[in-house]
Amino acid sequence: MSSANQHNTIFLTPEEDERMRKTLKGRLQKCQVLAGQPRVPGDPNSRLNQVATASLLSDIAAAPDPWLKAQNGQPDAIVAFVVGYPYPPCTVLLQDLQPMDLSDLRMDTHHRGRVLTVRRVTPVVKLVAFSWTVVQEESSGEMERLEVLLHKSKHGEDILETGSIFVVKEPYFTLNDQGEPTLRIDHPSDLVCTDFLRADSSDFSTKEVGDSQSAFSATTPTALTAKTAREYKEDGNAALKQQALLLAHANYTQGLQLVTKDSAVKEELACDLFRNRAHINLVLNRLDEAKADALASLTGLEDQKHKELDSKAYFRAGCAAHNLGDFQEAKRFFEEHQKLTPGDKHAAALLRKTESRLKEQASGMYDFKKIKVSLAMGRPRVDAASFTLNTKVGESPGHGRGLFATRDMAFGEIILCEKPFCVIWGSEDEALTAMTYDGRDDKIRVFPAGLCKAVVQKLLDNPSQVEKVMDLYGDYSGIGKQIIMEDSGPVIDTFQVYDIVARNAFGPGPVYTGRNDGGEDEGVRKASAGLWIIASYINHSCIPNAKKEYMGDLMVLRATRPISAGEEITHSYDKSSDYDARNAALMKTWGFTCTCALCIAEKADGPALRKKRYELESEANALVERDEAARAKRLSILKARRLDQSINSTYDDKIYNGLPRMALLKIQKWLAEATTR
Ligand SMILES: C[S@@+](CC[C@H](N)C(=O)[O-])C[C@H]1O[C@@H](n2cnc3c(N)ncnc32)[C@H](O)[C@@H]1O
Repeated sequence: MSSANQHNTIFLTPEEDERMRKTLKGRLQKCQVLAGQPRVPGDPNSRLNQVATASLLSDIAAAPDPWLKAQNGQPDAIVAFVVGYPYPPCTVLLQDLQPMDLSDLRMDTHHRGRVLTVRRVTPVVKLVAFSWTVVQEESSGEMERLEVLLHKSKHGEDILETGSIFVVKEPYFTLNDQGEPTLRIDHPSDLVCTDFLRADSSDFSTKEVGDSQSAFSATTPTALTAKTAREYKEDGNAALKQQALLLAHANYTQGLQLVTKDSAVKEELACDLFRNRAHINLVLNRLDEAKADALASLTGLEDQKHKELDSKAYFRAGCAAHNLGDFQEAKRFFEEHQKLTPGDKHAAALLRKTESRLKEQASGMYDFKKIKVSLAMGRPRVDAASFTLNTKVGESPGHGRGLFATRDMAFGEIILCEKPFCVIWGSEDEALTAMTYDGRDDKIRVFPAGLCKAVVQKLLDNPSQVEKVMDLYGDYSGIGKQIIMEDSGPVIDTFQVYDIVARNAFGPGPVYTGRNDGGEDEGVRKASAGLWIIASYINHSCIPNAKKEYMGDLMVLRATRPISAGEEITHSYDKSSDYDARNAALMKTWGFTCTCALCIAEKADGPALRKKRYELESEANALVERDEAARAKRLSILKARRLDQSINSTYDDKIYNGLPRMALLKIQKWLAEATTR
């Protein structure tokens, strides 16, 4: 993520970093020692009691963490978790997996090719970074702990709470961060709930935890009475009225399975179910299915009633296409919508909006005033299209892929305007900044965990988007970018998303109603972060030719000097003027050492000269901070001039010919202001 959010808001002293690393690393080391050893069954009652007392235990995520301090010196709560060693999700179909028992489990082992069926027997303990519960195997009555990491909820509902009978694909049995043995779910597709419509999970809240029998009976699913497709539709409508969106979706889906099996009743009822599910899907942002459902619901009948229903379907398909950024298709659907209900003013307005997006996409001309008005009205996600025609992705020798100019561009010209694939603002409930310990390089990082969760959710809901996101750069390539579909949706490798977010996310800064260059967020736990796909291909240079700013969630990239067609576009991932700090940050966050002309020159200066320059620059910066340029006294100006000269003398004119002298930037700006007033 951009330096503004990665390094400036949280400070760890070397001792704090070491202590945290030791604790988090401890689990990975214990796991290595225990790997392959048979599981030792725990005492069932103590497991159940653990749940009851869980709320009393200190959740590392819930309590103010003495390890970390916010910038203002106040302790702030922050989540810390171990990323561990990446492993791929199960890609084998359920029917091809061999059943196993809890007694077959081995410590710190991925049980490839196997599947475990368990029943949840306690309420779910919901913490910030994970949820856990106790599950029981029916045949033996044995119990075990089951934990879902980070991606623990679906549209706001905790996955473990959506049912009681779970199938764990290729179970991973390991130790959790507190050293307890647990079944651990990292990839949402590795956990399948088989009784979503049957289990009434609210039962748990009324039962005493601690008595295994009562807890067990609480989960017994009520016998499934055979419902008709029409009844599923009615139940779906009732669930929708109560805003139980996932339940409504499940009911319509069940209904559709019945009608598609029984073609005699298909027509009218199937169309209703598809149309209703399209609405739910739109609300849930499941845009691929919303569009497909809306189109499947079309009757094509000519009477007024059916024309209105089909118009509604086209409206839903148009909204889905618009929100997916497919404006050409959205235009087509809104035109059909308008044809069927010509007097509908709403339809005409939607069509005009889509036409504006198509113009932006083709020309890069935006009505920035209008965008500012919409921001002022509190809408941080602006309705705008991406403009990418000035750029193309290509190979950048030594830097992987990069973004290149397709035509000459003048200073200040817009190179790229891009809407994000996903952005989470610091002010939103989903925002979550975490400290992660990565076993692969033994480093602690500040990580936009809320963004990572949102990206995974969006991909699970919209398979059409998987390839372009999974093609982004990350050290761990996981299952690759080709989509693997299962009955319940695409398989998403969460470790792959973690790496992609870590290496490609930017911090757009707090939302405000004008140009924003990605400045500081307030607070530690909730920094804004987003993923812009095309901008993710832009490599770093300390002497860049482009600068990004944000209008809400629209990234606007402008040329900071003339750019020729074919030239690589670069921006600065870290603007620190201190060579050592800049390269340490580039290595920690982005995994590379910069070899641009400026870095080569500064490196060649050697540590002693860099130290001297840094000390002079710090003195100059202190003066800039202390004395306002507009009111500067003669003495300050004299001192500033002396510092300017001293810093300048640390640069060799021949070596730095044509290169920026970074340590001079602030003091020279101050001097220019102080002497021209
Ligand atoms: C946001 S991605 C940029 C696109 C990436 N090069 C690709 O192939 O998709 C960031 C990653 O690109 C590479 N990178 C960017 N700028 C670089 C530079 N100046 N030198 C070397 N590697 C660079 C690093 O691996 C970094 O983690």
